[in-house]
Amino acid sequence: MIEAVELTKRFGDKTAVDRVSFTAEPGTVTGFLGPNGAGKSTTMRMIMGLDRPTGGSVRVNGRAYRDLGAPLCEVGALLDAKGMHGSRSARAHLTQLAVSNGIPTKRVNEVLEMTGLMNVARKRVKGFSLGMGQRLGIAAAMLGDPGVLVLDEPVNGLDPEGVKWVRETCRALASQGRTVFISSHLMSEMAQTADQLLVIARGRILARGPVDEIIAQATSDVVRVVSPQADTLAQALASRGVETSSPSPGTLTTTAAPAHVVGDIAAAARVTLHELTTQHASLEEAYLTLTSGETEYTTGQATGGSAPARQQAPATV
Ligand SMILES: Nc1ncnc2c1ncn2[C@@H]1O[C@H](COP(=O)(O)OP(=O)(O)OP(=O)(O)O)[C@@H](O)[C@H]1O
Repeated sequence: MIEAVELTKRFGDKTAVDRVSFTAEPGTVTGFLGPNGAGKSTTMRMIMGLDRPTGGSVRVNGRAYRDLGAPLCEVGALLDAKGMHGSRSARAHLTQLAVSNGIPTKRVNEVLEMTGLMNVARKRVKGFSLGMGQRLGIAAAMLGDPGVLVLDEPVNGLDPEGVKWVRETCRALASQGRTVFISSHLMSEMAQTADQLLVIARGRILARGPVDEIIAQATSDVVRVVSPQADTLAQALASRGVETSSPSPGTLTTTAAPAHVVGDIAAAARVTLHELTTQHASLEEAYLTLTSGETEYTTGQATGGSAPARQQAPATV
């Protein structure tokens, strides 16, 4: 597992990571979400021993990275897919990495197979597309068959098939009992991939927990009701303390009561309903609520900007 306790990193007077504590557990995909400059990459670099904490600590399987006997066999990372060069083939790159880390070279074929790169194994890495580079980065992370994986924006720039592949790979790795720690900007993707979320902004953890709890904590479900007697219904609801809005004639919305309560009040008032639906918030909406005003870089409209349209169907989480 990964355990961070009061983890802090300052660059001069800039605090990039500010007393961050969390645990990423085996068998779980933990999604690490936050706006640009939130401190995600710096946190991941400290996990991998590439940046030294200014304060606090982070341990992988109970030890600091520098104290791991065979680091690649305990924790694999995709931190910068462009970090590999260039004139070597994918196979040569992985073989060199295996040899220098005491990993049997037969493992190279296994990770090439696993990441779908076998057909391009002889191709030079500099000719790789972004998606192939990301796959090669994940192959390198998997080389030591580690129990812990740290993936920084692994779906960046991938086409839908590549995104789906990363999602399924993360789920499969977690189901094998591995700890998967993954950052991403793609909310809908994280909602489908992660079991647990950590939301970070300006170096601090804003929220943590299962995806559906984060959505429930940061947002309210909206009940939408359509009725030919909307005015009568609005009065009946108001008399029971349920305030409504009317976005269009014949339609009412409320966050003050769940759908079954609205339905019961309508029945008691003998009001005909043509529609009664609960509109669930998305993770994107929860994320925008949580990080409103917390982004370091904005265009002037993105910060706390308009929430995305609600999904009528229950959110897939
Ligand atoms: N080597 C460095 N020297 C100075 N400041 C740095 C350094 N590395 C990161 N920072 C600053 O620390 C803050 C956190 O950066 P970090 O790259 O960890 O954020 P991030 O959440 O990964 O962002 P992004 O999603 O844009 O990659 C930013 O303000 C960044 O400018």
